[in-house]
Amino acid sequence: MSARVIRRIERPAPELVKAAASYGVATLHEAAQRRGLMVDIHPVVPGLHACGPAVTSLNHPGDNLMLHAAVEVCEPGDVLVVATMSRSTDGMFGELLATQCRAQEIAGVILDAGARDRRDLIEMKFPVWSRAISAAGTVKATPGWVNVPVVCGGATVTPGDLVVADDDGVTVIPRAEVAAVVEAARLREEKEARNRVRLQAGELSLDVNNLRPLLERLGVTYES
Ligand SMILES: O=C([O-])CC(=O)C(=O)O
Ligand SMILES: [Mg+2]
Repeated sequence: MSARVIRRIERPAPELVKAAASYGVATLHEAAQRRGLMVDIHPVVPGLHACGPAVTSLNHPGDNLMLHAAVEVCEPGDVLVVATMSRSTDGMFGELLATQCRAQEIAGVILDAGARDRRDLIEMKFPVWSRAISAAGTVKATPGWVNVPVVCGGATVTPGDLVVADDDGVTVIPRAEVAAVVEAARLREEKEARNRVRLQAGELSLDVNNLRPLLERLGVTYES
């Protein structure tokens, strides 16, 4: 498929996005049976959370032209996922793009590349996650794609998948699985709440998680 911008994508139902937003990345990643976690993508600004449908941008390394093109097709609440065709850590996103993204009400930006202007991004409290921090500039010269499936942090992101990011990292949930993953996350948090009460009361995780029989089965012996 030649270089192009695809404007129309299917998104998860807004109620599902809202429901998923009440859970952290660790819970949702576990609830998805440990799939979808991006590797080596970290928060640029700590303490923030983003949850929204993915708009994807596939860029030539060292060139952020298609990132600029992708901002136009984002709707309020979307998460912009920026991939490159080969490995790159150049600072292709900074304070000016963040200013534009905030005005467009984009929920967050995930870069399999570098971000820069970190001090400004922190002051703005703009939610951005990246592989690197780098002052290295990028050009705007090479055609690419907006809203095609991409690989970001080792995870496949199809436009309209749900992307969730917080201090623990970034995970992606396929659009068709969001309802099931949200329900699994709810059950998981209920179980954790029950366990938390027992741990606060002084019980050990060995008992709460029924690990003693496992230790025995695995042949672990105790020495006094
Ligand atoms: O201009 C760029 O290419 C990236 C940047 O520093 C900004 O968005 O402020
Ligand atoms: Mg800048």
